[in-house]
Amino acid sequence: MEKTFLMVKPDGVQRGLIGEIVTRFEKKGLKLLAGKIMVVTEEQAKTHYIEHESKPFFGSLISYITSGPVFAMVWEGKDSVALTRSMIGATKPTDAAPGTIRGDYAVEMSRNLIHGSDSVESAEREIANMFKADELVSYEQATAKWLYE
Ligand SMILES: Nc1ncnc2c1ncn2[C@@H]1O[C@H](COP(=O)(O)OP(=O)(O)OP(=O)(O)O)[C@@H](O)[C@H]1O
Repeated sequence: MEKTFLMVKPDGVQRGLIGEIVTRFEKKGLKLLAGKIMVVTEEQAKTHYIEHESKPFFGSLISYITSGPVFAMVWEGKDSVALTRSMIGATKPTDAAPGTIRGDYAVEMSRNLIHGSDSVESAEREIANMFKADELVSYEQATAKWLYE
C-alpha cells in the first residue's frame, strides 16, 4: 500500500471544488488518512517546491500557493501515487485529457487546481512538511467497517 500527498490549491478552494475533487478519489477506492484547510507558510511553500528553486516562475509559484487557503490531504491505496497523478492530468491544462481534474476544470498552468506527489519519496517528504504524524489515521482505521449495535 502507498501513501500520497494531494493538495487542492488556492484557486480550487476559492472555486468551491474541494468536494468534487475529494469525491473523485473516494470513488476510485483510495482512503483518506488526513485532510485540513490551511494557509501554507512561505517556509513550507519553499520546502514543498524546492526542486523548482532555480526556475524563473519560482517566485510567482510561492506567492500563489501561499495566497489563500489550500486543502491538504493524505491518501492511501494501491499505486496511489501513479493513480492520483493520472486522475489529476497533465500540468498544462491544454494537454490534460478530458476526464482528468485539470482537463475538466483548469485553464491556466499557473492555476491548475491541485498538486499530487510524483513519487513515494516525494510523498513522504511533502506529508512531513504539512502534517504532524498524529494528524493521520492509519489505513486500518480508514478502512474499518462501521457496525450496527
Ligand atoms: N513553465 C512554467 N511556467 C509557470 N508555472 C509553471 C511552469 N512549470 C510548472 N509550473 C507551475 O509549477 C507547478 C509545479 O510544477 P511541476 O512540474 O512539479 O508540475 P506538477 O507536478 O504537475 O504540479 P504540482 O507539483 O503542482 O503537482 C505546476 O503545477 C505549475 O503550476
